[in-house]
Amino acid sequence: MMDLSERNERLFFKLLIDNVEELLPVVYTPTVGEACQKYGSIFRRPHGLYISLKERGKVLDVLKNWPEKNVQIIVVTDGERILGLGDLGLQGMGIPIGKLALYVALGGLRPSLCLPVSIDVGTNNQKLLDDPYYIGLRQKRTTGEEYDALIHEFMLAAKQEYGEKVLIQFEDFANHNAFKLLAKYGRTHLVFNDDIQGTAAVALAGLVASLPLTGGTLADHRFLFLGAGEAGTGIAEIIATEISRKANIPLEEARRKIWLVDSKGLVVKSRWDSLQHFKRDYAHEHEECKTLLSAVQALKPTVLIGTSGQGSTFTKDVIETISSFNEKPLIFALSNPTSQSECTADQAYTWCKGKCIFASGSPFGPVTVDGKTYYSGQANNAYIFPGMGLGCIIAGVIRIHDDMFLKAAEALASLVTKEHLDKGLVYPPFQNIRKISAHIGAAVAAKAYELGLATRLPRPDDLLACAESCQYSPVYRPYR
Ligand SMILES: O=C([O-])CC(=O)C(=O)O
Ligand SMILES: [Mg+2]
Repeated sequence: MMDLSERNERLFFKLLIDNVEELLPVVYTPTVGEACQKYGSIFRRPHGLYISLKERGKVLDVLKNWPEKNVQIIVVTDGERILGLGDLGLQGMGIPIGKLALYVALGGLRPSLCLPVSIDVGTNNQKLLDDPYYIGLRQKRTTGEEYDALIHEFMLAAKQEYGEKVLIQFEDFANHNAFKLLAKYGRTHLVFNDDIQGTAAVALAGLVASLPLTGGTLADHRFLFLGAGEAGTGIAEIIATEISRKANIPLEEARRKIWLVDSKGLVVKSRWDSLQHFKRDYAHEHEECKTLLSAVQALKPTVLIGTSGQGSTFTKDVIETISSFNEKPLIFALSNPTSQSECTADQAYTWCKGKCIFASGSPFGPVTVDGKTYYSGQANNAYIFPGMGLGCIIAGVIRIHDDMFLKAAEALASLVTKEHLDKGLVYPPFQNIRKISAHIGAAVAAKAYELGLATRLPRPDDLLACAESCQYSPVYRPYR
């Protein structure tokens, strides 16, 4: 696929669009994870822009080396937390490349607008440092002032070179930098963090879409997360916001329906002093539970969400326990790639005897248990970010607001039909993703206009038609 994209970009995108369900797992999770792990030995051509510590003071010049001048979307990583695979250093470049291929194929953005960036501040992955084919700097990760200064230079240079409306997507940064960068640049740049906000929106969409199957409202659910990092706390916060608005209760009260388990056990008040700031809103009064199983037994959640980056952590005991007190437990194993999924679709459906509603971050095919076939949706931020980018571009958005992610989630949930639900699917199939992205783009753009964050005036009357008409199609021009 990489060879094809080099030789004939239009054909690459045509093939991807026409065979999206088959090829998504190649260009994206799970194969992209393996590609990053082996990136040094399979490297042929750059495909994106590499910015290293050595280029401090010259980042703008480096950007000017990129052949396209009208860049509107940048996906940037520093490679420290690539999917659930950990620190892959500069080889994390596969992720921005994969994500941007989806901006084009799933969202309909022009390839020339897209810039993948990998920032090289070293790696703490000793295996890579010892690997003769490693493509990055052979040093431990720099942190603190030197790190901040390089990122800051990049952020300023991107805005200077491509203007105020270049959308910068932070991807697969480690927790400590992810929250910091989002807070730091959210007010001065058009930025979002896909792992915090994109994943949150896609999870919320699946939960909202599943309500006709479980009955009741979101506020009637009790949520337990394994994993309290970017994805876990991002999803928790969007759920709490949605519940607080829909049930008209204070955010604090909505948050109390949500519990997190991290590597040390249940996040509770008594752990407050040692908790990272992003977990503290979910540190409720409860005795300590050291394991996920004991937390499931104690809290009796209706929804179990895995965002731990740790494979095989939803064990048989855990799944059997949650299905012992739920008619239809919701089980979302969101970690990527497949090897890091908290459980497989097969395990979930087998262990709960077909009772659960299952979705996962990486794709699983249909599963047959006791002669009955079960399907599972792919709860992946790939449903959200391409539409988010499309919406930003058609409306000339200058800042991202959390409400735009809420709208994106609602738009996605609204496209789940009875036919999908009858199959146990809480997401629409990827086959229709370009239409889905156009709907999300229109919803995002509408919200941006409402919030005064859209600069393209006058506002198009029909934003959906506008989004669809702007989508890139990889067709050949007729020659005579
Ligand atoms: O890339 C994906 O498949 C979803 C994602 O952002 C992650 O797992 O970090
Ligand atoms: Mg990611």
